[in-house]
Amino acid sequence: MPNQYAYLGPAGTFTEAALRELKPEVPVDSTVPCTGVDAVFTAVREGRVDGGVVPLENSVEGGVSATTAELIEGAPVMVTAEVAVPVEFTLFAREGVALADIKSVATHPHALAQCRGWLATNLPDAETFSVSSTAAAAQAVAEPGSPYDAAVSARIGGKRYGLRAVAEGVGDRSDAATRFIHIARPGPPPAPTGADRTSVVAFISDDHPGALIELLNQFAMRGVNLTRLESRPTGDGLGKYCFCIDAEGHVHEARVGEALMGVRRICTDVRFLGSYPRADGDTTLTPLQPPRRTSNADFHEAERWLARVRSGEVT
Ligand SMILES: O=C(O)C(=O)C[C@]1(C(=O)O)C=C[C@@H](O)C=C1
Repeated sequence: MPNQYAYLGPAGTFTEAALRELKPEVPVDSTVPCTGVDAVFTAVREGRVDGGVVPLENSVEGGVSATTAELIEGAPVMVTAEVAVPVEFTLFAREGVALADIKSVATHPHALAQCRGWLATNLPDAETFSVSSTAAAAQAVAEPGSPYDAAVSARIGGKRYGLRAVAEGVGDRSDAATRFIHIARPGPPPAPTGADRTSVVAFISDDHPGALIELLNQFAMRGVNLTRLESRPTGDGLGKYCFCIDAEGHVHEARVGEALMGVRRICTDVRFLGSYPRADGDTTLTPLQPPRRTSNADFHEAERWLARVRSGEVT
């Protein structure tokens, strides 16, 4: 199915806004709203779409566990792009409903977590309900006989379903942002840009003192900066964790490739999730000059030296 892209729907979610930023050339009728992050992954895995966009982490509430779980388990998919979207929340209700009338509020759990303070102060007696997305909440509120009086959603979400804004800026942090990723079926990663990120999931082989330090050292000793480390249960029993790691750089860079080989050597399993351009595109974070003695040239010179030593050419 060519040129179809799935996203966490319905229309009007922050994820749809992220898809627009990542794929501005894709017409609306080539986008496929899905009810849930798992449905986006399924559409990608089954080849019904070319790619999909899902939320990965929020600057206030942290990781989106449905996305992390899908990245770790099931048929592999690859991250090929990312975007960070500022998230501003609005409280929407049907025409004629005032703040004082609101007794129930629906929204996505991540949105709820980001508006908890505002809701506690301004609607202390309102009951809150979690639904599959902020736009799904707005859609539900707009339905006749809706069980909810109000929805917390993106401005475009509430407007799309004909609701009226009762209060703007109801998030507890005005600078909140969510990082979204574009996923596709496995293939060669996009070419390095000089400001890239590499994501992997590492499964440590045996629990022993310093196991995590050994893992992190693979990156540190090769001058690779980590931007995210999240532990997640493997499901195989209490205390069994794997580690989701985001690192600066691209698998085609020698220092990143060598770090990943080191990780592979000390882990039972490593799932490579992709190397892709960083949303900030800030080449000062991955200096075009990597840290001292970790440039491609440094690694290649060391490889050539080892080859000479092995061939008996002692230098
Ligand atoms: O419900 C939406 O609008 C979404 O796109 C999902 C989501 C999330 O999963 O975190 C995205 C951004 C906001 O942080 C709140 C909800």
